[in-house]
Amino acid sequence: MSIRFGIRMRLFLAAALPAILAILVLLQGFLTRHERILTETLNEHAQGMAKQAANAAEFALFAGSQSALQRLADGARASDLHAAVVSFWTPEGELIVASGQPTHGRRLPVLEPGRPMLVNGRLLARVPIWSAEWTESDLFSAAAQPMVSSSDGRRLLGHVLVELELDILQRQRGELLAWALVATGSGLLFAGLLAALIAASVTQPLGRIGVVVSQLSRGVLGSRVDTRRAGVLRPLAEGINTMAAGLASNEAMLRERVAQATEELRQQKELAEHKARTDPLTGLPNRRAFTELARVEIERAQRFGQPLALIAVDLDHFKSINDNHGHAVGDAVLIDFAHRAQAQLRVIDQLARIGGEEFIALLPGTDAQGAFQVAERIRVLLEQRALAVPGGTLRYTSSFGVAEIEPQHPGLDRWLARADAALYAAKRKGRNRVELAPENPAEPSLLPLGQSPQPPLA
Ligand SMILES: Nc1nc2c(ncn2[C@@H]2O[C@H](COP(=O)(O)OP(=O)(O)OP(=O)(O)O)[C@@H](O)[C@H]2O)c(=O)[nH]1
Repeated sequence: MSIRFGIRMRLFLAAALPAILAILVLLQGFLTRHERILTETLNEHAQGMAKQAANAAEFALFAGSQSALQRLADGARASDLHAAVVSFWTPEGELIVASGQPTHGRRLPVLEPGRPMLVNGRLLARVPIWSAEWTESDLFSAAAQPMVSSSDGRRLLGHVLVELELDILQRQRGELLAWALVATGSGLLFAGLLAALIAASVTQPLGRIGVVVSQLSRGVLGSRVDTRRAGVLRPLAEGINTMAAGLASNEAMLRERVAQATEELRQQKELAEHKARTDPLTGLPNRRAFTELARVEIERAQRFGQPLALIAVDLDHFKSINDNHGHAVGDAVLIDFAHRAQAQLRVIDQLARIGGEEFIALLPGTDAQGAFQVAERIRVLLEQRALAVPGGTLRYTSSFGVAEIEPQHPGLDRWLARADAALYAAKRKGRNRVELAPENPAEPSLLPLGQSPQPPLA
């Protein structure tokens, strides 16, 4: 089973573990050293006490005064709080007197002189007692052969054994342990707090940076990290802010470009639509645009019960104008017609060029008679006014076919066919005329617009 730690816990452990280990090692070292010093101090204390008693007991032993030895033992024991037993022994190791209950009963324990030992919770120190001044070498030779005289003739009078209760050691140990535990606990607590602070100093700014980065990724490009609260991650926060500013400015630039491109596309589309619906020579709506306009006007007329008429126009002998004066003059004639006819129409009327020299005028709210008058007005105007062309002037005429929409047959094709029929009637009757389509023709010639048969020339 694998345990996954978050970044906060990892940082905490990274900061806390070395500190905890250091504290524990220091504690171990401190306890060991203190224990050693305490033991050495007690050893010296026991050794010193035994030596003092040995010096004091030399005469009493020499004199063989048991009572004096007893007083000495009692006195020595009473003078030290921790002395449990002070006892004197013969050179052969037999107990002479004891103040307190010796640990080993009546047998002198085998101890290395000068080296106290821990026995049954007591610290035992034995010192030999010589008849005269003794030296350190005497002390050791007596330990090796306790019942013999020393080389310089001094005589071993006996031994003193001091037993110290180790409650002081235990108590001090307890106190030390308690103190060490408090110190260690405080140290660990402090190390933990410090590690938590270190972890928080990284994870909190990281959290704030994470929020901003997630907002940036959702497109909130105005989002910024508060660098004053970024702590140790301030350089990272500043970097992210710089990046966000760059993204925001790039996005603004991109938006501007997209808006520009969209506007250009819209204009191009508008232009394309305009071109698709406009005759480039005269600027008038073309056949396609006319068809749409006519359908709308048919709907409107039907809905409001208003009359609607159209005038189909075809310039007379236009081919000969082209042939005699050239194509440019022919174009000028077409443009001139557009201007003149337009000038005779209302604003709501629509003039369209639907073929070479074919035009249609759509007249909403106008009946057949009204349209006839308009057509006649245009016809007369063309007939009367000459057009200035290179090298002189030119007169041209036009034929007109007028038809009003039939409420009972509102179809565009049928309506156009009726107007065409009237137009070609005008052609047949000699051109430069306006003809009205019959109101209810039994069989209207339903030829599509622009495909009418050539009327015979008069
Ligand atoms: N200059 C010019 N001529 C055009 C244009 N479109 C068509 N035409 C010409 O217009 C002429 C039409 O000739 P026709 O259809 O015979 O008609 P018309 O000569 O007017 O004869 P009628 O209609 O019977 O009086 C053709 O010669 C076409 O080439 C144009 O945009 N400019």
